[in-house]
Amino acid sequence: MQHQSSEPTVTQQAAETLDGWYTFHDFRRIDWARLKQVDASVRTKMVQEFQAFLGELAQVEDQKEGSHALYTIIGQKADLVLMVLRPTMEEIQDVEVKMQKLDLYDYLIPTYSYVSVVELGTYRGSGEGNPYENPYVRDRLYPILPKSKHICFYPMSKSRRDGDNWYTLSMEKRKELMYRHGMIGRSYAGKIQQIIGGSTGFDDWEWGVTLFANDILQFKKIVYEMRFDEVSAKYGEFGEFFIGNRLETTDLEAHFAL
Ligand code: VOV
Repeated sequence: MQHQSSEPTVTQQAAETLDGWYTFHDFRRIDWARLKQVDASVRTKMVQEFQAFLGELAQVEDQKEGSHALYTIIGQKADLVLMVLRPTMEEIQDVEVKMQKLDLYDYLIPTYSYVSVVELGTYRGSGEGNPYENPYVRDRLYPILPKSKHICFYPMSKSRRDGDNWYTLSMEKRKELMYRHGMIGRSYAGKIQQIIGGSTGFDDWEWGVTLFANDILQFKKIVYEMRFDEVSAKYGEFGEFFIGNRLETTDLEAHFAL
């Protein structure tokens, strides 16, 4: 049969994305049983080496060449997450390799990881001129992560089920739905800061959602409210949720003390 010529139709239109820093979430479980076997002075040394490594990451952040955040994770899925943002995947891997060479990491067992790139959609347009030169867009694409008390991370995709296939909706319809999503999101201004990482082709889900808040209850409120919004109610598919508390570098010795 002759192949039909494929003039793009409205339904085939992909939304253009603006892509910023590459993003890596590294989740670890602390192997307390093995750590308890380690001499206190050796444990202190390992923690100090980890603190020095975080100090190097802080220098990169001070120069606005990347960002990172360390949080504990509540529950059994993990004990810690280190989130790292860098301009290239090579730099992301560099951090990953350095981190794995630290002595403490012999006792931090990987439980989950996520790779994505900070993404802004252009459903609302991308403004005048080159968006990558717009200071507002640049702040969103290359964000210095907030020092909020809490983090919430989960991966998600948009459904491709028959009848509820996001990818066969017209651009017009997706714009309308994303507008409503954005309106709900905006009602959380000042309470929640979101970083959306696009991960189609990079990881198992299509987006990694990272939320930051000082009031942990706001995570439950926004996720619940969005469940009733058509984008999430009909098209949202979700992976595992992780929530945690900020872990300051200066509190690490106390955290690992027995
Ligand atoms: C702090 C709240 C907040 C705000 C203000 C906000 C706003 C916006 C806007 C304006 C836009 C569209 C960008 C454009 O194109 O103009 C988006 C885009 C996106 N969002 Fe969002 N979102 C928030 C928060 C927020 C949450 C809590 C979730 C998880 C959904 C849930 O059910 O658990 C989410 C998901 C997404 C995703 C996956 C995308 C990309 C979808 C795509 O198909 O491309 N998001 N988001």
